[in-house]
Amino acid sequence: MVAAKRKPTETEESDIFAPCSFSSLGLHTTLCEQLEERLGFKAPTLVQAQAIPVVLSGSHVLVNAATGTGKTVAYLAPVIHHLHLYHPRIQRSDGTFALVLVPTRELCLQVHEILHKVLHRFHWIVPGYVMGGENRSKEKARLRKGISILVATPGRLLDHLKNTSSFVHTNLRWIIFDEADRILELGFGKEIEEILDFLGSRQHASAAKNGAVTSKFEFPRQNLLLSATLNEKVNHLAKMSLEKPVMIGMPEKKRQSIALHEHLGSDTDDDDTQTVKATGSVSEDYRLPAQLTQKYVKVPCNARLAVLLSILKYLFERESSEKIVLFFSTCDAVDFHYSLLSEFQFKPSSGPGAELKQRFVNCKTFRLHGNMEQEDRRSAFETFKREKSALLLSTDVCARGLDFPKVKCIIQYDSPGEATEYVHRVGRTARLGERGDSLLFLQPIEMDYLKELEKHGVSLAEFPLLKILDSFPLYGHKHVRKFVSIDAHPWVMSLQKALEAFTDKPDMKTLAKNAFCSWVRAYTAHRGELKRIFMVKKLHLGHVAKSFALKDQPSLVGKSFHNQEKKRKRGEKQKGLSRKRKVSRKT
Ligand SMILES: Nc1ncnc2c1ncn2[C@@H]1O[C@H](COP(=O)(O)OP(=O)(O)OP(=O)(O)O)[C@@H](O)[C@H]1O
Repeated sequence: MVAAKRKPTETEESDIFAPCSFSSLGLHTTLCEQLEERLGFKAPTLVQAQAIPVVLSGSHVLVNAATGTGKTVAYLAPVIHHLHLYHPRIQRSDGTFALVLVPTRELCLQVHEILHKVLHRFHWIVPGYVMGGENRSKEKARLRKGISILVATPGRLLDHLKNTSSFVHTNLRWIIFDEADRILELGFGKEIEEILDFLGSRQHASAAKNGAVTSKFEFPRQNLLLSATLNEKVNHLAKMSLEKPVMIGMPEKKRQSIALHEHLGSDTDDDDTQTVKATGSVSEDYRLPAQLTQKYVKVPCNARLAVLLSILKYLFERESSEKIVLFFSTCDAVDFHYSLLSEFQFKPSSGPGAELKQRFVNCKTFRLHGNMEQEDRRSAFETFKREKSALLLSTDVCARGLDFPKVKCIIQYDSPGEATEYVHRVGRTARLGERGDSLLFLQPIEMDYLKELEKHGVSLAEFPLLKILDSFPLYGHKHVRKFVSIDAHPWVMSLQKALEAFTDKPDMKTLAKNAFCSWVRAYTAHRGELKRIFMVKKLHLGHVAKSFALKDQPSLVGKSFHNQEKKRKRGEKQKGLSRKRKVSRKT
């Protein structure tokens, strides 16, 4: 990966920011001042310049723009503008006017924090959030007092719609789906339909059901859908919830392919949406930031762990401040690698400093996944945000929408599956014109995944792994070129030995075994085309065990896997849950 300069160049600036001011888009001066004072936003990004006037006009909108291009303020600013102009002023007793639906708790907190800042001078517009993991009664109390702009995860929102009678939503004017496709992928489709029914916002709903009918404010409902990637499910949600939407940031081909024209009679030839070019589009399907450097590294399964640790060590020693997000497929894998990285020390067998034990990868390490306690999740999220140099181990719970400042590199140690997930994961770096690097780990048997990405116009260069492995000192040994494969590299072999010795302790071994089992299970969960690339049958389970620093025979570990698998299936049958839902929600 190249050493990256972080400031956008002047030419890049013009690819990110629009040559106009926020006030020229129609936003009230006080709001523009708040955007500058509280958030430091002097000029709108291109997507904001496209979307703000359209949202202000009252149209339903579908926004498809690259990650990190400023979609959040594109929808929040027009909503605040309108609420600020209501006369007489809105009151808490009027309840909720705008609802922002997001897929994860962290995104919920992030959007709420932005709202909190921008609303500083508009004290009568009250922001709030409800989400899974929080105290229901406290949320009920807040809803009773009144929340003007409510950010929510779907499950908890539905819960309050059904059970909190003091939740006033008769004046609801906006429903916004941020990361719409992810909300649906997480299996919240049914909840969304119920929510739309509850709020009378489903297309073709009977007039009597429509919330606007009982509203004391005479404004029609306006719904917005936003994501960096779209899919069939979003198309379905768009049909269900949007009326004649204006589509922003979508090339003509895509507009046709999602077939919204005919079904929804969309205003796709809108001049505004045509004239401003979308940021950093490199593919006809997915929009990736143009300043992102994407690499892959081909590693045999049994050398994966040693190679990962070597690359991390190299990156953290190379730069004084390095901020990296490392993605895994399961919560157990995050826990195992987190403990390993936090505790593993490596003592070269001879040479200077042999007597000094030190952490192998010397950096602040955090973890974030869906099985953690809410308070730990919140603290990891907040602290990693503030750190200048740190490593975050995460599942896909971090892949969407989260805006960690100054992340320089994304490592996808476990492959993401769908190409959309690849796009969102790498989107945690290279935000708003900053440079960023990404690295995807692939096993030799998985190399066809590159073709899958290429289908979406995403191409990756090879990472110079050997150069990095050769750079580590091997006291008493010479780097000889005799080995045929990475797993036989002398540095990798000595590191692997040390890792296996470290994992031989009972607590580490349990973590490793759990991680192994859930990793294999996640591997079997790939679907469609991807099943052909990620084939469990092709895996050498002994080598997979090595990648968790396990010396055990695969049959031993395999047995516990089968037991776990049986238990899981039994549990699912009892709960009547579909397999897909179970796998996808556990991130
Ligand atoms: N007009 C602006 N001027 C300066 N910075 C901005 C502006 N708009 C947004 N930003 C910053 O750009 C970053 C990305 O914004 P945001 O998180 O809204 O992007 P996004 O398009 O929603 O990304 P994702 O698709 O990953 O959710 C944030 O750090 C935000 O503070």
